[in-house]
Amino acid sequence: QTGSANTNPSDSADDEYITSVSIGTPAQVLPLDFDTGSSDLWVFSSETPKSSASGHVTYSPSKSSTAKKLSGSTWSIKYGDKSSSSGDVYTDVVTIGGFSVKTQAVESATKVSTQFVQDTLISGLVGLGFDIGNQVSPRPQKTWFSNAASSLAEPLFTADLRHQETGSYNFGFIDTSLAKGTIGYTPADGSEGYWGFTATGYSVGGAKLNRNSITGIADTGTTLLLLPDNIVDAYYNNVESAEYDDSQEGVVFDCSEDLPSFSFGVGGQTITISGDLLNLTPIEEGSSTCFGGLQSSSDIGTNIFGDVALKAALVVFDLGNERLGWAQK
Ligand SMILES: CC(C)C[C@H](NC(=O)C[C@H](O)[C@H](CC1CCCCC1)NC(=O)CC[C@H](O)[C@H](Cc1ccccc1)NC(=O)OC(C)(C)C)C(=O)O
Repeated sequence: QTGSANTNPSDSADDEYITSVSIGTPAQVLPLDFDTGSSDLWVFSSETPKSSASGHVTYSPSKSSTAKKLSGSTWSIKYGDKSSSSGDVYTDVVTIGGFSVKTQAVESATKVSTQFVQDTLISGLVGLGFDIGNQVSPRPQKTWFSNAASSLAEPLFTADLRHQETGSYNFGFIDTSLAKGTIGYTPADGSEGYWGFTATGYSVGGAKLNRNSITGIADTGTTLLLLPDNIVDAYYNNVESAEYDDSQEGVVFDCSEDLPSFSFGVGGQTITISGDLLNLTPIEEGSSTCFGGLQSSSDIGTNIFGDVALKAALVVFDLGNERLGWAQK
């Protein structure tokens, strides 16, 4: 069995990617953010304070004949961008791209931080990280993909995120026609809950790859490519108008500049992110100053290959073989 779901950028900056998910009987369809950087499936619900839930599509367990309260279980989660949510837990049928998991832990939010209240484009997250990262207590729950894996044709999923166009999450199969290049595989380290891996080197503007390895995570839930300062500096030294903007908390530059590409080696392949993918967006509507897709990871402590990097590739999250595959798009 397999599943295939379309995913769409949330806005003109490709800040997030939104995928429709069906929960319960009859199906309640919610727009959710698939996040390989976390491991909880949680939603705005009938239990979310009305003032917080306004403008959001919500899940009502009481309207689902297959919903069951997981009594005594609670969850609480804090993300890298300091947003947070918490609540209690139900189990219900969850269908993604035509594939159903019958008894999926659906974490219902009784509290959500302001970032989530304001982001009315999404009604929650589908964590696609490793189960060890799940935040339900007293008994941690499995992710939707972990529950699905044993019934899928192959225990893997692929992410095909695109700039300002529809992409896909495919479960149980690899559609190699989505990529131009060969898939290069490298071991994945799931010990922290993330999809950790090591890139073997990098280069700016199409130069030969160096041999400076970069260890980081492949994270569909992070917008940016976040790398060490020395790499960020090496890149922006090629961008004449680049400067650090304190208010934007990142490097900005003239939108008219032609940005160099950025390449990294992984699994014997080279993934090249084109310059235009590295210009994320004007700092505000109509501004001629643009915000960089590549920013520093120094205050996080982890390098994050977020959506800016993932958009350049077809990425295979292969749980069965504990490996990540990357192919140039
Ligand atoms: C709880 C742990 C087990 C896992 C947890 N994982 C993470 O924090 C990484 C994870 O991928 C989280 C998942 C995101 C949380 C916030 C909502 C959207 C998903 N990523 C993050 O926490 C990183 C934050 C994202 O990069 C935001 C996403 C965003 C975009 C638009 C509007 C709101 C929020 N982008 C964002 O801020 O984009 C700008 C800079 C262009 C404005 C952790 O490491 O602590």
